Amino acid sequence: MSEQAVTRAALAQARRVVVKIGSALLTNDGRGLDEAAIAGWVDQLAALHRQGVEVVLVSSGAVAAGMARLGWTRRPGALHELQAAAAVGQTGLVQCYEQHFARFDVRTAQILLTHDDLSNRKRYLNARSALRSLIAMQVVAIVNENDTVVTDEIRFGDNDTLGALVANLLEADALIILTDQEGLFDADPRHDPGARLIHEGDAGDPRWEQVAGDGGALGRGGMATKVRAARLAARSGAVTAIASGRQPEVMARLMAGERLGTLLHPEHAPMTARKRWLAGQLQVRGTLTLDAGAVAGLCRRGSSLLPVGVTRVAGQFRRGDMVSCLDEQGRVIARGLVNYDAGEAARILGIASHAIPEVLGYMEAPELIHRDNLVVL
Ligand SMILES: Nc1ncnc2c1ncn2[C@@H]1O[C@H](COP(=O)(O)OP(=O)(O)O)[C@@H](O)[C@H]1O
Ligand SMILES: N[C@@H](CCC(=O)OP(=O)(O)O)C(=O)O
Repeated sequence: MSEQAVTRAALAQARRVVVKIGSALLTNDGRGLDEAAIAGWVDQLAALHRQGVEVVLVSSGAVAAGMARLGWTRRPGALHELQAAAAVGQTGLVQCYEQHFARFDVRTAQILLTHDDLSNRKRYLNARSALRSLIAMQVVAIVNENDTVVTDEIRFGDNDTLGALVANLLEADALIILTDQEGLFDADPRHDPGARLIHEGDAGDPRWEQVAGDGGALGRGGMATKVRAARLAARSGAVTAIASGRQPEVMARLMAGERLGTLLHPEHAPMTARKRWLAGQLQVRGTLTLDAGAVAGLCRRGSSLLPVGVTRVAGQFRRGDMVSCLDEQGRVIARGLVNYDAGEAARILGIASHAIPEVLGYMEAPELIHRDNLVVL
C-alpha cells in the first residue's frame, strides 16, 4: 500500500472523531446562521453516530448569530460587545443543532470552555471526565469557547486550537476541520488563483506554516491556526483533515478514506497525557536560556533542567508557572513548570545544584524543571 493510502486508512479506521465547523462556513455571508447548511452537517454527523463513530462537535458561530439577532451588520471591535453578541448567539446556535439532531433522536449537550479550564489540571480532568461520560451516553457534545467570560489575554480566539485541544483531551483518532476552502493550498487561494491543494503531509512539517495565511472577514485564525491545530492534534496521535464543509457528504467520504481535502498526519509517537497537557498551555510567564549542553540533555537524553545549564532568566514567574526554554539562538525548544521564582532562578543560574542551599539558604529541588514537568517541542 502507498504511504497516502495508509494515511487515509487511518481516517477510515477512526472510532472517535472531533469535527470542527468554522465561522466562515456557518454564517450566511454574515447574515446569521446558515440553518440549511447546519441541517446538512447534522445529517452527516448523525449518520456517523449511527455507525458507532463517537463524534464530538466543536462549532463556532455564536458571535455571528448574536450579531444577526441584535441587528448588527459589522463585527464589533470592543470586547464587551463581542461577549454580549456571543451570549445572545450561543443559545440560537445550540438550539439550531439540538433541533436538527432531534430529527434523529440524538441527544446533544452544550460545553463551553475557556483556556483556564484546560490549563488548570483539576478543571482539565473534570472537563475530560464530563466529555467522556457524554460520549459513553451517546450524547453529542457541542463545544465552543465560553466567549462571554474570556478576555483577549486568555482566549483561544479561533476554534481550530480549541478543536485540537479537545481532540487531545479525548485522545480522539481524528480531527476534521471543515472550512470554506477545499483544504490547505500552497498559497491563499483568495489571493492566488494558481494555488494548488496539498493532499497529504506530516503535521509537523514547517513548510505548512509558511504557506498558511490568515482568515477572511468571518473566520478568526485562517489556515495558520488550522496548521497549528494539526500539529497539536498530532501530539495525541490524531490525524487532521482540513476540507470544505460545502463538499457533498464530506464527512462520510473522508471517513471512507477518499482523497479529499488535506490530511496531516502525526510524525512522532504520541506524547503522554500529562506532557500533552503541558504542551497545550498557552500562558508562558518567562524564559530560561540554555547552554548547548543543557539543550542536548533535554532534547537527546530527556534530562531534567539543572541550574548549571541556564545562562539567562527573563520574565516575572513564580514557582509552578510555565516557562519556555530557549537555545542560544533564541528558539523555543521546550516548556515546563519551574521549581523556583524568577528572582531565585536568577540567583542560582549557572551553579551546581549542590550549591543551591548555600546561595538561597534552602533547596526546593535540585533541578529548575523536573523532566516529568518538561515537554520538548
Ligand atoms: N494556504 C492557504 N490555503 C487555504 N486557505 C487559506 C490559506 N491561507 C489562508 N487561507 C484562508 O483561510 C480561510 C479559512 O480560515 P477562516 O476564515 O479562519 O475560516 P474558519 O472560520 O472556517 O476557521 C480561507 O477562506 C482562506 O482564504
Ligand atoms: N467562539 C467564536 C468562534 C471563533 C471563530 O470564529 O473561530 P473560527 O471558526 O476558527 O474562525 C464564536 O462562536 O463566535
